[in-house]
Amino acid sequence: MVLAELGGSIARALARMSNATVVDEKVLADCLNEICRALLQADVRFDTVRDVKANINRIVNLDALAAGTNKRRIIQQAVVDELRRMLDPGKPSFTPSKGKPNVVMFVGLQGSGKTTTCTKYADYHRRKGFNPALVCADTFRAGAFDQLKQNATKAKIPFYGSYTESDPVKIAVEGVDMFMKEKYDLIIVDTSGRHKQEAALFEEMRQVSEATKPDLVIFVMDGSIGQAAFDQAQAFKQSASVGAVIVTKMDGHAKGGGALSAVAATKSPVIFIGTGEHIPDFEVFEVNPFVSRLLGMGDLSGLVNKIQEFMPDNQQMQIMDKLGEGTFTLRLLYEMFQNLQRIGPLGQLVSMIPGFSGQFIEKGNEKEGQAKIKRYMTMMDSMTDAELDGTDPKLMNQSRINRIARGSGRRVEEVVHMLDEYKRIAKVWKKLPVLNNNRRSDMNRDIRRISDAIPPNMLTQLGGIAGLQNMIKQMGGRDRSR
Ligand SMILES: Nc1nc2c(ncn2[C@@H]2O[C@H](COP(=O)(O)OP(=O)(O)OP(=O)(O)O)[C@@H](O)[C@H]2O)c(=O)[nH]1
Repeated sequence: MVLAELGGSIARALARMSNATVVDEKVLADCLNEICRALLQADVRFDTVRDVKANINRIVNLDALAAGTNKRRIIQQAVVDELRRMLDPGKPSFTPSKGKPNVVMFVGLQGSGKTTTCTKYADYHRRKGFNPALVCADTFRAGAFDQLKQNATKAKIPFYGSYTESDPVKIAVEGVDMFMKEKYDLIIVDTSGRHKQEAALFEEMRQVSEATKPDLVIFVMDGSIGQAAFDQAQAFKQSASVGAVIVTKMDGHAKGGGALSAVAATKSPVIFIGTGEHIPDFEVFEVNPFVSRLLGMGDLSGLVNKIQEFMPDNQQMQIMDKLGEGTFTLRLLYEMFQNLQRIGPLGQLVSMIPGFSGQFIEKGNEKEGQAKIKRYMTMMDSMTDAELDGTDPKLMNQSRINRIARGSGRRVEEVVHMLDEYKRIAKVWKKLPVLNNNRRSDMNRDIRRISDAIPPNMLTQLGGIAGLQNMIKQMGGRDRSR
């Protein structure tokens, strides 16, 4: 079962429980059994699943709950908390800081995705303002340097390596020294892998580590091994002072849930997950937002980070304002789709929007997801302003739905389905806190928003931005954040 499916199954089990007229022991037991089945299918260890179930049962003692308590909410919260606990090793990892040289060494078995991940890690930090460089100390696999060179060139990241030198320690030291002198602040050392855990691999790792004195050793592990992750992570942790783990190949893999929970059980912090072969297929792993996204509850802070990473400055404010508005209209959904298409990778971003789960656009099915968004947008193109901006659920009557279907060339059922999806998402948004810290609600911003919204000829008639400013001042411009 892929992770998006796992999230979908758990969310469905919770929804079914929420829709029951009375929440009694049977409803709770059915809900928990469904959740446990989904976890087992995602290859989570039996012991872990059993503990999750026992803990939820302990927290949610229906008999002891006072009359009038919201049992549904207590059950939902207990499930979310248990999923978080299952994935949380409770230990933060070292994070590189700017303004000083940071050396990070990557270790892992052959084929785990180590070399690809080094480049993803470098690229991620460059977007955060670091100056990264790559050193290829993998002398075991012929072609390793070529691969790193290719990846680094594609990502435009400086690299160091040798076709002739066979001593990985010598290359690692030369590369680190060179980049230190050149004032790079994040020096990433890629080391050799082996087909299996063996003494020679661990000895080489130890030597490279001793010579380069890394601030952090990252163990890269293939997520498709599922529960076996526990033993592998444990072995690497004991043999090299591994400070963090990156789990790769989490894209649509059946065993991803098992790998993540198994690594967490070794008390090693997972810091990123790899979700595809390409450089942007890389996500920060933080337990709370991850669980929220898994269950379709979104990850607003992750979304805001992505917007800041990928979107030009002059467009950031506009989308942040919209996100902070609180009322989720169809127009907002439309604009979000428009903006997200520009800043991709779409699957990752969509799941950060509250109300969407990873199933909306599944990894590997981006084309289908894109087509779905396009279909939604075509239907919305056939709506009137009142429909796009409306908040009255009764507005969308049958004749309007028929008209939208005719106008967009889609079937009536498709329009109904899209509106149902929208209502579901809007319901989630209603419960969200407003993004106050991202709202710089001053008069200038209000002015910009109004000037964006009115037709250009009207703005000219008002005397441009200055005229608009004057007019608002006369009307007593307000600051909505106070
Ligand atoms: N689907 C998917 N493939 C990945 C991911 N990360 C890496 N890969 C692929 O996995 C394969 C192995 O990756 P490498 O980076 O060569 O692995 P490595 O661990 O450096 O291998 P050695 O250098 O031999 O030790 C390549 O085909 C990568 O494109 C991921 O997150 N998802």
